[in-house]
Amino acid sequence: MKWSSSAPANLMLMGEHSVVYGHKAIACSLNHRLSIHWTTRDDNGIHIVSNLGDHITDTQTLAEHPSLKWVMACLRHYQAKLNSGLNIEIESDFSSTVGLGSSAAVLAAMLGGLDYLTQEKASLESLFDTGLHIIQHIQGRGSGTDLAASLHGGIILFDPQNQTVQKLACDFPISLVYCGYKTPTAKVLEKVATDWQDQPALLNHLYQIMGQTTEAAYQSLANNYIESFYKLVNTYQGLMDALGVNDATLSHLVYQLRQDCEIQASKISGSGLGDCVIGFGIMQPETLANYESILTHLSTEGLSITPH
Ligand SMILES: Nc1ncnc2c1ncn2[C@@H]1O[C@H](COP(=O)(O)OP(=O)(O)OP(=O)(O)O)[C@@H](O)[C@H]1O
Ligand SMILES: N[C@@H](CCO)C(=O)O
Repeated sequence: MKWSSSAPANLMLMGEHSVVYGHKAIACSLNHRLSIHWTTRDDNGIHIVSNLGDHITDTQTLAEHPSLKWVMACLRHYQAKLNSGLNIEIESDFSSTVGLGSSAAVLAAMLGGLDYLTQEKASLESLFDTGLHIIQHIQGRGSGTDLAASLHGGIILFDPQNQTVQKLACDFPISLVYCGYKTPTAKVLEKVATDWQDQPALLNHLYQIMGQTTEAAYQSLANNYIESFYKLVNTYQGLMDALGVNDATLSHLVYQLRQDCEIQASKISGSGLGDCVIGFGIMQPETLANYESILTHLSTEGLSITPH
C-alpha cells in the first residue's frame, strides 16, 4: 500500500502567548508544504528518511531519534494498530529553523497519514485532540493554534477554550523576514510562564488586552476593514514587547518594514525571541537586503491525503 500525506507551513497572525492562557488566536496556512510518502513493508521495519536525519527501527521498539521526536510520538500513538512495517519519506519545501510551524506541519501530516493507514477516518477535530496531547507532552505547554492552521488550512480564528476553528475568507499579501536565529518555542513559553509566576495579576491583564486586540482584529478581517486590522497588528506587536518576547533585532526589522511605504503593519510571528517578522504588504527588495526574505503567500489548503 502506498499513499502520501501533506500539510502546510503556518504563521500566527495574532494571539501568540495569550492563546496559551485561554484567549483566541488568528493563524493562517502558507503555500509551503511538508509531504510524507508512505509505503507498507513486508517486515516490521520502520525506515524513516528526512532531511533532519534517517532512522531505522521497528514497530515493537519504535526507538527514539533526537531530531524525529514528533514523528516517533505519532508512531507511538498508533503503535497498537501498526500491522506492518513502514517506509516513511518526509520532504519539506521550507526550513524547520525559521519558525514556519514545521513541527505542526509534520504532526498534521503524520497524524493524517497514520489515520489513512489505520482506516480510522478520524475528523480533523479528533486528529487535533491527538496532536494537542502530543504537543503538550513534547513541549510541556502550547495551544495547538499552529496545528489547527495546518490541519484546516486558510485563515482561522482558534478558540482554545472549546478548541473550535472559524474560517475567515480574506486574503492579503505578506512579506516574511527571518531574523537569523530562533529560540525553541518550548523555551520561550517556559520563560513567559516563569514571568507569569512573578506578576500573575499584571500579566493576566496583559493577556486580556491581547485577547481583546485579537477579537477586534478578527472583527476587522471579517468585515474587510483591512486598515483597522493593520493598526491592531501594530498594537499587538507593542503588547508582545511588553510581554518580553521582543528584542533589538526583531524591533529593528519591525520598524524598518514599517518605513517601507508598501508595508503598513509588522510584527513578530510566533513565540518571539527570534524567528520571523511578518510585514503586511509587499516588501521592496532593498528594504532589508542583509536579512533572509522568505517568499510566501497565504493558502487555503490544509491536510491532504493522496492514495497511490
Ligand atoms: N522535515 C522534518 N522531518 C521530521 N521532523 C521535522 C521536520 N521538520 C520539522 N520537524 C520537527 O519539528 C521540530 C521543529 O520544531 P520547532 O517548534 O523548533 O520549530 P517550528 O515548529 O518550525 O517553529 P515554530 O514553533 O516557531 O513555528 C524539529 O526539531 C523536528 O523535530
Ligand atoms: N506555538 C505557540 C506560540 C505561542 O502562542 C502556541 O502554542 O500557541
